[in-house]
Parts: sequence; C-alpha cells; structure tokens
Amino acid sequence: MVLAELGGSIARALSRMSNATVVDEKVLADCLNEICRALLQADVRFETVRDVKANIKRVVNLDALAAGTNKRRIIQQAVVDEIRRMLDPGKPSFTPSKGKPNLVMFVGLQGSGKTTTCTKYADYHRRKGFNPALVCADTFRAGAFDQLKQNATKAKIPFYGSYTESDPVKIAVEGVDMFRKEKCDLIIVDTSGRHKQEAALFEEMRQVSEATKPDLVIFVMDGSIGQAAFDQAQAFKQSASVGAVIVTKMDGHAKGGGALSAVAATKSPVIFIGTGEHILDFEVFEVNPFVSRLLGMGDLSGLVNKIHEVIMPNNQPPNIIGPQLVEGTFTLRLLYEMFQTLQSMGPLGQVVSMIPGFSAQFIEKGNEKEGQAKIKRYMTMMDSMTDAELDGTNPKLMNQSRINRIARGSGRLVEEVVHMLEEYKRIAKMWKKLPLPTNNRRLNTNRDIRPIANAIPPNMLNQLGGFVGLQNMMKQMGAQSR
Ligand SMILES: Nc1nc2c(ncn2[C@@H]2O[C@H](COP(=O)(O)OP(=O)(O)OP(=O)(O)O)[C@@H](O)[C@H]2O)c(=O)[nH]1
Repeated sequence: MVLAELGGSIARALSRMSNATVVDEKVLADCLNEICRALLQADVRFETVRDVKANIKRVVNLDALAAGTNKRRIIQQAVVDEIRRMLDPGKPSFTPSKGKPNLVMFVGLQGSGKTTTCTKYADYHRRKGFNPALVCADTFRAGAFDQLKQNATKAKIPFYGSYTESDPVKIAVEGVDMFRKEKCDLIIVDTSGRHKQEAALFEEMRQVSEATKPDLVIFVMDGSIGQAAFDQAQAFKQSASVGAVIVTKMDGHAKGGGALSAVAATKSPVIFIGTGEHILDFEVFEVNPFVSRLLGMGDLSGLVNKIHEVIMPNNQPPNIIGPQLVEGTFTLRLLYEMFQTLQSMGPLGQVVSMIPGFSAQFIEKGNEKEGQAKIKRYMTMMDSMTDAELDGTNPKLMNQSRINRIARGSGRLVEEVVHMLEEYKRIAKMWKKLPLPTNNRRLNTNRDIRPIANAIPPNMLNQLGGFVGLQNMMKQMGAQSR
C-alpha cells in the first residue's frame, strides 16, 4: 500500500462514519477497525496500531458525550490527532542557519539513497539561499566519488573527493577545510555505507565525525523496509549520535507509513522524505501538513510555498487557491478555474495534494499524465454546462436530463459525468468544512501568514474573514509556517 492509498483508506473510513445516519458504538468500531487494517497493511508496528486504537477510544467516549455534541467531528479530530502523534517524535532537529559554517554529515547503509539524497539536500538549501558544497568521504564503494561528482556537476554544486586517497577521515578533513576557506555555509559530508550494520561501518563514522565535528548527523534510510526501520534507526542513533533522519523511496512503496512511524518511535525527527530519483523529488517532512495532505485536507502553507519556491520563480503566485468564492459557495466554476490554473503550472502531483479536498490519489506520482487527462476530461464536461449549472448552489439542479445533456454535449459517458459531479461534491464539502474565522484581533500581525494572505485573491480572503480569518483557519488545519 503506497502512502496515498493509506491516506485514502483512512479518509474513506472517516467518510463512511461521517455519512452514517446515527453514530453509535458499532459505527465507531467499524471505522476504527478499518483504520487499523490500513495501518497494518502499511506495515505500522502492531503495538503502535494497538495504541492508536486505544487512544482514540479513550478520547471518544460516546456514552459520556452530551446530547447535541458533534460526534462525527470529535471522532475525526481524534483520528487526525492520533495519526499525527504516531508520526511525531516530539523532538525538533537542528536546522542550518544562513551565514554560519554549518557542517552536516550523512550516514546510512549502502543503497539507501544516501549519495542521491546529499545532492537533493544541497540543492534544496541552495534554493533557500545557502551556499552548499559536497565532500565525498565514501572510500568503501568503488564509483561512489564518480556518482557524487556526476550528481553535483549536474546540480552545479561544488564538490571535493579523491580517486586515490583511501582514508575517509583525511578526505573529509581536507574537503571541509577547503570549503570553509571558500566560505561555504553548508558543507555536506557523504560517508561510506555497508550492506549491513557492522562494527567497521560504525567505527568509520565515529572517526569521520570526531575529525570534522558535524553540527548534525543525518541518517538516510530506505523507506521500503517498513517497520524494520525501528531497529535500524535505533542502532544508528546509538552509534553515531544521529540528529535527524531522511526516509527515501517513499514513492510507490508499500511500507512507507510503517517506516515513518517506526522512526518516530525511536524519537528521531524525520526532516525530509525522498519521493523519486529526480533531484526535486524531495519534500520537507512536517507532521501536521503531511497528515493533512495524506487525508485530503490540503496544506495551504505548503501550497503557497511551493508556488513561490519552484513553480513560479518570477514571484507571481498564480491564483490557485480560489479565483472567487461566490457567496462562500464552492461552485463548479471555481473548480474549473482551479483546474485551469493547475494546468499551467507544470508538475502536478505534489501540488494537487496540498489543495483542500484533493488527496494524493487524485493525481498519483508517476501517473501525472493520467492526472492531466482526468482534469482535461472534467473540464470538457464542464464546458458543456450552462452558466446556471456552473454557478449553481442548489444541489438538486443537476437532474438526470441535465446530466444526459452534458454527457452528450461533451462526448463522455453519463457515468463519467456522475462521477465528476460526485468528486466535485466531495471537494466542495471539504471546503465548506474549512474552519471559519473568529474575531481574535490580537493575532493580526503574524508575519508568517502574510505571504499566504498575499497569494490569495482579495475576494477569497474576504470570504475567509480577512487576514485574521485565514490565520485562524491555518491554525485549525494544523498548518505550520516554514
Ligand atoms: N525511487 C526512488 N529511488 C531513490 C530515491 N532515493 C534514491 N534512490 C535511488 O536509489 C539508488 C541508490 O541510491 P544511492 O544514492 O546510490 O545510494 P547510497 O546509499 O549512496 O549507496 P552507497 O553509496 O553505496 O552507500 C539509486 O538508484 C537512486 O537513484 C527515492 O527517494 N526514490
């Protein structure tokens, strides 16, 4: 089960519970069983799943809830909180700060994706304004230096290594000295891996670490090993004072959820995840926005960041979050305009899951072409709608004869129109649920929310209750500023 499927299964279980006529013990038990099954399938440890279930049950005591309490919302919140808790090590990581000589050492087993990840990490920080450099202290694997050299050259990042020197400590010290003199503010040392955890590997890591004194040791781990990540992360943490973890190969692997929760259980913070072989297949990992995206609840701050950071380097954020909300209603026209903007934005997969209502499954990684085609199909069907239908707020408007006409007009099947309308209703429902503003004026000047407010069109911002409304909404969605 890939991550998107795990998120989809949990979201479906919640939606079934939400749609039940009466929420009683049986409905709650069915919902929890379904969620536990999905977690176990993603290779989350049995003990963790058992705790997740027990904690939710403790919070949601249906008998003790006063009449009129919104049980659905309480269950949903309890589930979201528990998934977040499961992935949260409760410990922040060291983060490099600009202008200081930050030194970061990468460790991990052979083939975990360490060398590839070093370059992704360097490139990510360069885009954030750092001046990074790479040192290849992997003298164990023949070809390691060539690989780093190739990656670094492609990414235009300075590198240091040697074909002849066999002492990793010597190379590390020389490389670090050289880049310190060149005033690089993020020096990344790639160390050797081994096929398995063994004394020689840990001894080499200890020596390189002692000689260079890194500010942070990052352990790179292959996410496809699932819950086995617990033992591996624990062993590295104890032997190499690991301060942060990067989990790779989270694309298309069944056990990613298990790996993430297992690492959290060792109280090591996961700071990034690798989602492919390309240099940009690299995502910041923060628990709250990650869980929101996983469950199709969106991640507005991540979305705006992405727009600023990668897709629109000319500083002109596109109007993706909502061209105009008509009297607070999420209409088909709004969805159409959102699709229009999305189509002009290039790589879709990562971005789409940040929009509330779209899960990672809407456009799966590696299936972007199919995702594009789906959006095109939806838009063709919407092109056959009247203005009244596109702007309509009455759910009964779309009767059978209108659906038949739209299918005929767009050359698509009736079932496809029905399916598109169902998707629209689901997304609109999610938007309706976005927490609404309160009048807390004290929060008016939070500069972290300002860039997001700037990226949202004025009419939309008004609908959300202005700056303060947006601020409250982001807080309640659990989004964090980055
Ligand atoms: N699908 C996928 N492949 C990845 C990811 N990260 C790395 N890889 C691939 O995994 C393989 C191993 O990566 P390397 O960077 O060579 O691994 P390494 O840990 O440096 O290996 P050693 O230098 O031998 O210790 C390469 O083919 C990478 O392209 C990822 O996030 N997703």
